[in-house]
Amino acid sequence: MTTPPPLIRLSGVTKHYGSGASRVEALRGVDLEIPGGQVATLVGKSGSGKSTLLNVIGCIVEPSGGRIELGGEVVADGGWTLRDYTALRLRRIGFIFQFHNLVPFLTCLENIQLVLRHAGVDRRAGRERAMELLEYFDVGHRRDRYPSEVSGGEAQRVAIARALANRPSIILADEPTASLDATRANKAVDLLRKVAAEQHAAVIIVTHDQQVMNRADHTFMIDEGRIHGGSSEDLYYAGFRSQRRTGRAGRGVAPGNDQPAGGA
Ligand SMILES: Nc1ncnc2c1ncn2[C@@H]1O[C@H](COP(=O)(O)OP(=O)(O)OP(=O)(O)O)[C@@H](O)[C@H]1O
Repeated sequence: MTTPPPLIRLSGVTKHYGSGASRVEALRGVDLEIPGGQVATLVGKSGSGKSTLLNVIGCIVEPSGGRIELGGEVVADGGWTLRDYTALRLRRIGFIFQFHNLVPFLTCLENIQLVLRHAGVDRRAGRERAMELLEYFDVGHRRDRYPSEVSGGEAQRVAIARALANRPSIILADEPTASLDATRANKAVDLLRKVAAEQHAAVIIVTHDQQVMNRADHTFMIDEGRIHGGSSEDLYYAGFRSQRRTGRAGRGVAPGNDQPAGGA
């Protein structure tokens, strides 16, 4: 039996911004594999390339070089390869941002329905799905309120529900718990873990939060556009902790892979 390809696979991905003296090398040959059902965290200091990496995986920013496969489909190979990235994002990718980014003049329910309507889901099925998600995230009772009329934690849960509305197989979260207290942050990550397991989705969370890292299957570290990564056991316990103690990045092998998860 052949093993299915990882849901997210990057080989030698580069990204630069600008040219000449103002050229910035944001990603310098990133190799990364995340299988379905797994939650990975991505850590790194400011300007190390975390958002750029999420944005190239999410097909928001075109890479300068290298190859990206999502669910076995080549979406970039020395630049973008497809014609319609909007459809790809709607079909396959859920984005969660640091601040909820809900549309302020739509209710919580309508925010989710809007995404489903864009994806071509009919009104009745869209309402049912949106309600189901709001209940799942424990904010069903807030459905008719506007984002400004709910708490920060509730708004972020609605935003997570919205990101998951199309049952994406790839979930990309850029500091999603930064505006939540510790209890709510842990709950949000536990929900993402549950979704990853139930939907066989691959989740990447950019975070600075140790508690969030503790709940991940892998922690990858990015430093000046290069990935150092591995499993919780190999990298996090051995490398990342020693990195915190000694200032050096750790290395490791992701579970299920027999190659180092990242090359430098
Ligand atoms: N649109 C852009 N134009 C030019 N340079 C950019 C652009 N976006 C990012 N950069 C640069 O690319 C590098 C990586 O930026 P990126 O935003 O990916 O880092 P980050 O790790 O997400 O940082 P932070 O934690 O501060 O958000 C930085 O040097 C940044 O200044």
